Amino acid sequence: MAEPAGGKVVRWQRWAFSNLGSAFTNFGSLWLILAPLVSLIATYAPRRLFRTYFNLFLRRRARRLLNVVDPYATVDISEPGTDVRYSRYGPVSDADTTYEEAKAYLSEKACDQEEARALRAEGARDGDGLVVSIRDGQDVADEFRGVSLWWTSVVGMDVQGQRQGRRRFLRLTFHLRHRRLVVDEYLPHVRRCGREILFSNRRRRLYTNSKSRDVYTYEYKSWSYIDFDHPTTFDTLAMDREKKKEIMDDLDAFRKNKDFYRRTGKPWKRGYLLYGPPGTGKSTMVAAMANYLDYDIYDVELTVVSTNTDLRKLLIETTSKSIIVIEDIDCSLDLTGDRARQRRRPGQASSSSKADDDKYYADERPRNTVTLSGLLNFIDGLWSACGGERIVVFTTNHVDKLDPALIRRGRMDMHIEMSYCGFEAFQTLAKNYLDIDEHELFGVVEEILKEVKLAPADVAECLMTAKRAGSGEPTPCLEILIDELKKRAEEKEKAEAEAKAKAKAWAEAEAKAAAEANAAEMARGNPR
Ligand SMILES: Nc1ncnc2c1ncn2[C@@H]1O[C@H](COP(=O)(O)OP(=O)(O)OP(=O)(O)O)[C@@H](O)[C@H]1O
Ligand SMILES: [Mg+2]
Repeated sequence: MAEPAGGKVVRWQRWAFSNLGSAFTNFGSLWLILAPLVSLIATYAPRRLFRTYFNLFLRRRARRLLNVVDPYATVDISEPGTDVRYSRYGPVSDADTTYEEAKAYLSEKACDQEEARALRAEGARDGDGLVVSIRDGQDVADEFRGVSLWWTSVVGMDVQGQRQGRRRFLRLTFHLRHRRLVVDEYLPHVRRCGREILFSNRRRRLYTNSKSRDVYTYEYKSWSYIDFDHPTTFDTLAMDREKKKEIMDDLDAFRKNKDFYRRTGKPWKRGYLLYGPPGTGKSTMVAAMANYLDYDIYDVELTVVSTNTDLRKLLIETTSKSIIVIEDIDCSLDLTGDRARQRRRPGQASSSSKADDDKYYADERPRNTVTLSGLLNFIDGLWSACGGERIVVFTTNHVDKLDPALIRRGRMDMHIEMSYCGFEAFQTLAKNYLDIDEHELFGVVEEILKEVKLAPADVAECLMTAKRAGSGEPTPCLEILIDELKKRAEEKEKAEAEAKAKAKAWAEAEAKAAAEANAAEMARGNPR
């Protein structure tokens, strides 16, 4: 009788099971013999030998097998521990900032991706903003140079030294073959972008050096600060358009040329000297620069700095991406010929008189001991190159009074004259205050400004008065402004004439006194 087709299969199955059964039975008996042997080796064989064998042989094979099944690798970036102190950019100075940077990077990615639905939001450490991050288990995909990568947030056990604890990790998953790309290029890219995001999200600060103590540590702080929220921009800064553009281009070139500075061996910093009469916008320019570059400002009050060492300490404690400004540098220190006097010791120079020497000793006991060379080191010394991306600005009303060494090109790279209000500067002010670009009365204002030297601060004040009196309407406002400018011009002319007359009278009186003293000496028989 013919056997049914299904019968063959069943028989084959039975045969297979009986053989498999015997195979398992055989393996079982083999294992019975081998198991005590393996455990004996594991117990008594030298541990190092066993481990080496395992690492070299078994693990490699296991890993190869695993790579076929799961070709993905992961990198974990762990959240900083509770013992880490934070600054507004994340963990302070020497602590690892990678987690904060990666989190900031993913915050942007998560906000842009529709698939990322489970997000967390927490208040930014600095300012009113929020930092959005991915919730545990939520994936965020990313692409870098055509390679796909995935981020997720996980909580797991972390062991550090003796301590164990649960920590949050940002886990990056990628294909094994992109390992080099990820480590060499992608992760540094993540850090760089994250740092930039943290930087742009921060509130900017205006620092000043003070002698105050920290409220928590009770230590002397070098700098104290307030939030910097100055409204001035280059758009509202009244000055010659071409000059303004030149300055903005220079700032752009500075900001973008990190590699150029490195290649040429120059520290990444730039000095600007702003000089001009009062009210021409020197301080306003510093604010515009800071807003343009998105930098913090360190306003150095030199008169409260006691020594060169203190000055250096201040410098060290500034951060990069900042403007260090010393206002009215001519008033802050006696820098006029200071160096010449320091070089010329009493009695050395043939021309030095006793009176000069007395003056020297008197000046040798200054209230503070910050010297010109200390200041030069501050701007140009080795320490000044640390940190990079810094701008130094000096402002002065009397550029001719400064030691040439202080403002030579290379130290103060760009000398910017802030001058009296010209027509182009007026146009900017008119736009700021009256919101007009053109008007038929502009011609009259232009003629007045050609005739008389008025600082932008004066013109701005006239505009404020005119705006109030003219209820903001352009024509009456400009008419009032013209009257006001004429009045100011007359006042200024009168004041200048008076000052000139006073100076002349003073010079005459001095000359007369000298002539009289000379005559008296002659009468005594001591001709000079
Ligand atoms: N160029 C300008 N553009 C716009 N506003 C200006 C300009 N110059 C002066 N002002 C206005 O005048 C005020 C005083 O200007 P600022 O303090 O910048 O002058 P300064 O040159 O620093 O004077 P000082 O030499 O006395 O320190 C500013 O608050 C601003 O409103
Ligand atoms: Mg000023």
